[in-house]
Amino acid sequence: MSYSKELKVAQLAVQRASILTKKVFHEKAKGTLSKDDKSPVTIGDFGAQALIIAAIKKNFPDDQVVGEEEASSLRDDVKLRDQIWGLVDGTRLSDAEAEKVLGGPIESVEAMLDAIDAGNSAGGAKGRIWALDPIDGTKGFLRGGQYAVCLALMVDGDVKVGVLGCPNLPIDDAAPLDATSGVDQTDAEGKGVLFSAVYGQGATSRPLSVAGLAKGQSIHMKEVKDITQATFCESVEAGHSSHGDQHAIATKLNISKPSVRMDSQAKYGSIARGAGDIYLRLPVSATYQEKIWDHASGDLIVREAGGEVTDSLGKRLDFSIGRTLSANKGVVAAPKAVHSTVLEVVKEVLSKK
Ligand SMILES: Nc1ncnc2c1ncn2[C@@H]1O[C@H](COP(=O)(O)OS(=O)(=O)O)[C@@H](OP(=O)(O)O)[C@H]1O
Ligand SMILES: [Mg+2]
Repeated sequence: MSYSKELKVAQLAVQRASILTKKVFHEKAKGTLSKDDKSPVTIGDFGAQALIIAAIKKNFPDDQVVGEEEASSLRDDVKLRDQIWGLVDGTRLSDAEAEKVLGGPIESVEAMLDAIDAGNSAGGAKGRIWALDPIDGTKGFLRGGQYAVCLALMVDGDVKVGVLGCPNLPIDDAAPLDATSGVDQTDAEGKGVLFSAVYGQGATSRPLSVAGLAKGQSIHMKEVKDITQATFCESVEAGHSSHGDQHAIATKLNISKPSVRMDSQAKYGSIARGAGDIYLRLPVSATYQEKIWDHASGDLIVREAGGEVTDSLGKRLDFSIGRTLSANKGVVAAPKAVHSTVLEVVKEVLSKK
């Protein structure tokens, strides 16, 4: 299977949804950043999920979708619903041909709610199932830092197509990582990148703002000649992965550079294009199960760029079980040649806890 139509639809759908999230940020989040207002995330999440699922259903009506959101709360909240509808209805790709590929705009408020609700698949090992995170890295989104619009197609439990829209990452694959995290990136020039991968066909990046279907350029993980010089990425949120364990692992590997903290699957994209080397995500909670939509696109993009992605025990991430990665604990992503070295140290550090 070449999955060329799936790739095209996924790229354009992510592109269109990314435009919506940027609008939400500028209309809503920018003014509320200092307050603890989560409404921009709600609006952006629902709106982006509606736009993406509508495009999937118009092109592949029999496919299922595992989406993070469901619309029941929206059906009773007319004000919020209309606010979201205004954004969804007003967000088109500038390229009319590309918009046609997506099946055009959503027809009505009801169709929008139905599209959101169609993200209710339980996942599993059979058939064609899309995993969707409309705004991954919600904290990053609110901070004006890194977030990602994530869409992946799984066939019989294996990821075959993965797309990540990262509106606040630099377009330039060679841009240094440390300049991209932390502060407000939203109005900076040269930002917005779309990562894609198809199983067996490699990984690419291209500007997120490019109209239509420009071909991307190939991306590859950087060769790590000396692991002590490697750059590792981790979550900003200490509640999402263990900064302490990750620091201990880096120390044991004699890595001297400080970690690069970044929200969302932008971490996977960043190491896939060689801007960083290693992504460590070690569990803080013994009971938390990672969600498939937080990893499916990134897992494929890194592997297609020459990387290896496993959990902290060395098992491949298993997307075939349901909505969560219930058979895995943590994530260790690194270039193939050094992955086993990193994994050994991960196991050593975790065994001493
Ligand atoms: N306890 C715990 N452990 C591990 N992971 C968790 C946990 N709680 C939440 N999450 C998920 O982490 C997703 C984002 O991870 P990041 O590392 O990018 O952090 S951040 O949320 O962007 O700050 C985040 O995705 P979003 O909700 O889309 O931001 C969550 O699904
Ligand atoms: Mg997420």
